[in-house]
Amino acid sequence: MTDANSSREGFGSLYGASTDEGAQKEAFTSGKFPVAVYGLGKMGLPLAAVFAEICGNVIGVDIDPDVVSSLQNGDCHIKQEPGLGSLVADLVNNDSLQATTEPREAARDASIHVVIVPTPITEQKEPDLAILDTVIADIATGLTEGDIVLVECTVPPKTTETRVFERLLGESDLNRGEFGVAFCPERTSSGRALEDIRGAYPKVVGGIDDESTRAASVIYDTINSEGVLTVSDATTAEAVKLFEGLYRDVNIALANELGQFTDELGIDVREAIDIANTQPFCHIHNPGPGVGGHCIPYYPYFLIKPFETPAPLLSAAREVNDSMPSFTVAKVREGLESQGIAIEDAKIVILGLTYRPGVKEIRASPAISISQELSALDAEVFGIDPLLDSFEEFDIQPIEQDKLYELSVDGLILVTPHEEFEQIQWTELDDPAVIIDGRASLENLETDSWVYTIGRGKQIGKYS
Ligand SMILES: NC(=O)C1=CN([C@@H]2O[C@H](COP(=O)(O)OP(=O)(O)OC[C@H]3O[C@@H](n4cnc5c(N)ncnc54)[C@H](O)[C@@H]3O)[C@@H](O)[C@H]2O)C=CC1
Ligand SMILES: CC(=O)N[C@@H]1[C@@H](OP(=O)(O)OP(=O)(O)OC[C@H]2O[C@@H](n3ccc(=O)[nH]c3=O)[C@H](O)[C@@H]2O)O[C@H](C(=O)O)[C@@H](O)[C@@H]1O
Repeated sequence: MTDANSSREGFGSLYGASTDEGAQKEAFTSGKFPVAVYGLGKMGLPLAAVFAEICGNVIGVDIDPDVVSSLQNGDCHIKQEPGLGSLVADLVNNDSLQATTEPREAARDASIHVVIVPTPITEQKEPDLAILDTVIADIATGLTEGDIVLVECTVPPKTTETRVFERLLGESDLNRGEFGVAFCPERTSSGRALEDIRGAYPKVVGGIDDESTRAASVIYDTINSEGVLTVSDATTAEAVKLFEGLYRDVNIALANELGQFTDELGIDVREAIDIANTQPFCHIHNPGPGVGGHCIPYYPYFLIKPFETPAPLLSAAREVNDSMPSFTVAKVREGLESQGIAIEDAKIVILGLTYRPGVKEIRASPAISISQELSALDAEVFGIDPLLDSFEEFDIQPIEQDKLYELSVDGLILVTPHEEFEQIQWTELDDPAVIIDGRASLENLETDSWVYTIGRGKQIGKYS
């Protein structure tokens, strides 16, 4: 990576640039503004790769030495992103992308700082911005006039203007107007990150001042083929990102609540939802065994906790979604008891432990609480997940998928339908007494088990 000073010769800076935007874009794509990307995870690595393929001058920063050393060897530790492995190999090979565990060195040499580190919640459901604070403190040590900091990790509204900009002002030797800060949310879904980052939809940009918005727009307009949506300020941009996630959590809760009516109404609620959604203004989501990941179940607390304004709907939606693992366990128990099997005598296998198919992420995964509740009821619980190689968060005995045929279980719960499960030869399995299909993905199953599909209801005998 050529450092900021040597690469800026004769061009100056992006934030506060006096040249025309064409020249700025040209300077950016020719690597005159070295980029540091802080956080090389599911989002950060694809993002660093797209920046590197555009500007050829990126240093990725991660605290995990294994992440950094694999990257330095041209390997890609994020396996479920189409095209990312070969892109990373090429970019490392042609020196467009490097990696380091030294954030302050990277900050010194960069003039564009992209922050995409974890922003989880605490046990008390408070936003936990400690990692962000650390990274901002590191950037402050290397911030120079004309730099711009682009915050992409999801944060509570007002974070960029206060916690980020004010700390950079306080901890660097720069003044207001000498560097830029903008919130430019990552709106991507794992599994399609490169496609999304390159331009599945416009990039939202909101700066702490107009010049920050402008400079950030020059960058993302160059990266994203769908262009940029600029908003009034950083807080508005933070709200855009949060509202997308809150919309999803509330609507999944609606689907989960409606899905529980299936028994009393004696209908397939999923059928009713599908037909209701033919109305162009109706977008009811899908019922399921719970809402996982470190985004959708966390984001409501970015509004509920830091602010005074009441948010009863957001809290109620969290309650509904968090109740779905227990609903799932109750259905297993109901099925077993209908077959004369006490849950404390039952062997149960959970298929799919990550929070959604194809993504190696277990934070807030419904399978965690389902496994814990079943074990608390003294059931013997097994778990299968082709993406995972460690299972300590789950109260299960992990088994390989091909061992399923040797296991005679009383209950089988499909929580997360990984595509690998399509290889299961169901006719070769000892029919479990009870099957819970959490995601309505076991279509056309020839079985005499007691089958319950969340949102569809129970089916005894042939299940299709
Ligand atoms: N995963 C997703 O689908 C999306 C995530 N986001 C947001 O992006 C942010 C990052 O999420 P993911 O990439 O999924 O997280 P991740 O957990 O996959 O990766 C985070 C990476 O940051 C590294 N890290 C932790 N502390 C660090 C530090 N002090 N300095 C440098 N690196 C550090 C970790 O070692 C890890 O490699 C979060 O704020 C999340 O809300 C936004 C949109 C989509
Ligand atoms: C508004 C929106 O769709 N946000 C996306 C979301 O992606 P994420 O990877 O969290 O997956 P997701 O599809 O929202 O699923 C989250 C959880 O909710 C469950 N889920 C999802 C949809 C549904 O109808 N029913 C349901 O139960 C999933 O099984 C999963 O456990 O959150 C991402 C994020 O912000 O991290 C965001 O970038 C993505 O665009």
